Amino acid sequence: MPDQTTTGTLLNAMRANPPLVQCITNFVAMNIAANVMLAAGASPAMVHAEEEAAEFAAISGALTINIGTLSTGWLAGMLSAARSARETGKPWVLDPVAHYATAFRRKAVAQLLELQPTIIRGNASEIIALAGGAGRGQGVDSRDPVELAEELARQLAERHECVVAVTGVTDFVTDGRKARRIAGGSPLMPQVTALGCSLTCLVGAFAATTPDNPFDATVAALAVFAVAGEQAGAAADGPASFSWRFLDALAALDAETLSAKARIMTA
Ligand SMILES: Nc1ncnc2c1ncn2[C@@H]1O[C@H](COP(=O)(O)OP(=O)(O)O)[C@@H](O)[C@H]1O
Ligand SMILES: Cc1ncsc1CCOP(=O)(O)O
Ligand SMILES: [Mg+2]
Repeated sequence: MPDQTTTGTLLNAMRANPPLVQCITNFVAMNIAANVMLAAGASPAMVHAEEEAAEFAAISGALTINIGTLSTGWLAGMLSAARSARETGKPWVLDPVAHYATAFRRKAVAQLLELQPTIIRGNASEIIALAGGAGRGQGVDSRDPVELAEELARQLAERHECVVAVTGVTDFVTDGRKARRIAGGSPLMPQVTALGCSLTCLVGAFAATTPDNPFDATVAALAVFAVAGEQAGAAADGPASFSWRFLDALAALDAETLSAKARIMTA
């Protein structure tokens, strides 16, 4: 099972050389995303100010940009960091949180897309809307099944020449040609805020580990969440205990267990 083996190999490689990842995320996600990254074995830095964002991107292994709590100042930092990542050949990941909700967000995402993200990671409603479909998202929450987003994700990946990941009950990853589904996780995951944002940061960590293979990097990050999420969910009493159990499961997850338990299917 090559996908499973690759996933475990990439987890070991990331931990052997923890990548510095510049995470421009949001006020809600900053703490949990940093803890998720540390538990998984990466080195996060939440750096968004316009004055330093580009300089920091140049010294990072990867950049992640999430528009969850957007403001004019943050957007300037995002644009200059993304430009710097492109110029220095670093992978960068876009998380278009609720981009359909307001004109400000729609315009920001259009500007960011022009800077050619390596990977886009969103929930089903976000990906449907980004591809031009009629998503039913409410604020930051998806109300669409992943299956409805799959064909649109393929089109989006082709149009922007990037990898697109759609998350939900069963995740979907495509580069426009090949595609995988990743099963696992827990229904408690969407009840804990900012886990999707945290996953976007982890996608960045794997992309830094294997910059020439953003598809495998994305599959690996999603598989880590799927396996750790399933383990935490099996023992949790609710969202609060899920949250700490998930961090513990991430930290305890080893490559052998990941490779054995990851459920990655060709789509
Ligand atoms: N009902 C579910 N069952 C299992 N895993 C889920 C479920 N909903 C979301 N997840 C997982 O939660 C993580 C965050 O995904 P998602 O909730 O789609 O993102 P967002 O928080 O951006 O809306 C992913 O790892 C995804 O696989
Ligand atoms: C609640 C909220 N509001 C603005 S950003 C944010 C967090 C969204 O996190 P996620 O996309 O991972 O559900
Ligand atoms: Mg999200």
